[in-house]
Amino acid sequence: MGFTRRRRNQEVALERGPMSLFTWLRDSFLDILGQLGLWNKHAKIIFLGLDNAGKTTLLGMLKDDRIVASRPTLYPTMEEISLGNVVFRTFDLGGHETARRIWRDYFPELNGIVFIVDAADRTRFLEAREELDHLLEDPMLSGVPIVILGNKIDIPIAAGEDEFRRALGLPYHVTVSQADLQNTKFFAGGPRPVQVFMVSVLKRSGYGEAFRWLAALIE
Ligand SMILES: Nc1nc2c(ncn2[C@@H]2O[C@H](COP(=O)(O)OP(=O)(O)OP(=O)(O)O)[C@@H](O)[C@H]2O)c(=O)[nH]1
Repeated sequence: MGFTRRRRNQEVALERGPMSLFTWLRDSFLDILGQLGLWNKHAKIIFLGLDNAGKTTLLGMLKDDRIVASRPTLYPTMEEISLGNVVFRTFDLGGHETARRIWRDYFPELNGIVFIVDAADRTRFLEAREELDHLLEDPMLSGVPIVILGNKIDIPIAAGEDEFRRALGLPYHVTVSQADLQNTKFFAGGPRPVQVFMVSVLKRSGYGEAFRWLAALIE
């Protein structure tokens, strides 16, 4: 549902009173989660990436104007929103040892990681790759699906998918397509659930597909 239509529905709900407002809030949650393929899921998903990658912008795109992202005072580098039964949290990586310790605390109950990289900033590809390698090597994460977003492809100089995959060390054969997920053999000891999506969070392009890929792996 577009922003304008959602805003109009919000105004109608406010005019009609509390029950109508409740219905609008519920439908609005379901609408956003439906677009992401997550409407019937219980999940904890974290957004990781270097500073400036686009994590906060993505979180902002997922909430609508009525949902406020919270910044727990104990964890100033973390933001979170809850939509229905799905919690999204963001954490910065790179040079923030404290942040790394904090997000590691969430590993045991985690259903998915969205790792965001600025595809237009080649100067930080190596740093991003090192952080990603830490995640891929972590035994606690071996079963956790990882979505890698090559963000900011609206910027003309941004890397294309081939270059991006090479820079991050993610050739096509080590990642898992949506078609692979339909194949039951995948779940019986198949390849690691990792996939790359080239997106522009700012233009709202590409990340819906990425979340639907992730949702297919969450019960
Ligand atoms: N061109 C373009 N800019 C984007 C896109 N996504 C985010 N940005 C911009 O990139 C900058 C950083 O975005 P944030 O969402 O603050 O990045 P972050 O990962 O949360 O970074 P920190 O808050 O530093 O941890 C902002 O100026 C955004 O507007 C995109 O898809 N395209």
